[in-house]
Amino acid sequence: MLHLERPRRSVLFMPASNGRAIARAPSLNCDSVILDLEDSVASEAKLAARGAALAVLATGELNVFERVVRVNSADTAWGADDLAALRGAPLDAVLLPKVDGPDTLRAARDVLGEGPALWAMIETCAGVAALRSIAAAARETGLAALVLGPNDLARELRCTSGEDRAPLWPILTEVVLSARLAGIVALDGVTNVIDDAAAIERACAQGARWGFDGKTLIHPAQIEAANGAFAPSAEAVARAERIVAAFALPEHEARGAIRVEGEMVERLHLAEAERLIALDRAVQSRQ
Ligand SMILES: CC(C)(COP(=O)(O)OP(=O)(O)OC[C@H]1O[C@@H](n2cnc3c(N)ncnc32)[C@H](O)[C@@H]1OP(=O)(O)O)[C@@H](O)C(=O)NCCC(=O)NCCSC(=O)C[C@H](O)C(=O)O
Ligand SMILES: [Mg+2]
Repeated sequence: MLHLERPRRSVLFMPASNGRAIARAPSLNCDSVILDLEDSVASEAKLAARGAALAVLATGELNVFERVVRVNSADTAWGADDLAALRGAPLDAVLLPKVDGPDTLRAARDVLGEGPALWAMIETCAGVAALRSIAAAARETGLAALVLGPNDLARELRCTSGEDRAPLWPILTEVVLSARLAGIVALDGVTNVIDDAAAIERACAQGARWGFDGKTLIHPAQIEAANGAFAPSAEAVARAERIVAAFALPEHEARGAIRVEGEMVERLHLAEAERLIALDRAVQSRQ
């Protein structure tokens, strides 16, 4: 399954216009990088940022990461040219902002041709309303991930998200649910806090609890918290291994439910245990 192929615990945005941030990237311990051409880049820097993104991709310096570029949306002056410039570029995925429906994915696929996966930002009211149809177009369009955009969403909803993000809870669930239905990845949105390590840890833990596969980040100071929260703990892996071992016993071969350490465990728990072990192996090999 796609989310087992590689960990996406920490997915770091960097403005493609920020040469110092990009130069720092190879020393960072995140799983994926997103070179941003959209909201973190001022209008007058858009063309230079596009050129800088293509140039650093061509060097191969970012090949240790999953490489993603976030383009401007199709209704801006830059969106169409961003996509055209990325056709054939050495990258893993193109992140489309403000996806409102599956037609946005189809149009991007037409321009990009075969090649990079598509990732879709869910950050508009229309996008939330169309989530199921966006996810349902995953196979047809090569959509591989849904990415929450909490800043744009809060603005459109006119809600005050707050640290617990209570107004967004139904949407967090809906994003994860839609991703699971389509068998694709769900990435939590950014947390804007940079200097409060405890708050960053709480935000990462909340995203992991909600079922997201990883989190998008805006600063290197957020990477370790995300790597910790979205990887299975040593304790969870050890228990998963005990569940696998218990089901492997000859006397349990024909059993659907068994007792492990005083609890009922069914084959659905075995499947989850195997997923955790595979994710742990992927994380270990990444490290
Ligand atoms: C948020 C920042 C503007 C903060 O910048 P600054 O105060 O200058 O950072 P520091 O001084 O703490 O930087 C220390 C060094 O770390 C490097 N750095 C900083 N950020 C990054 C990064 N993202 N990737 C790589 N390296 C980074 C600095 O260059 C410093 O190193 P050096 O230069 O060698 O001294 C800034 O962190 C930033 O721009 N972050 C990314 C912003 C971004 O990409 N935003 C777009 C994605 S979020 C979004 O769009 C939300 C979504 O769409 C929604 O709707 O919710
Ligand atoms: Mg946004």
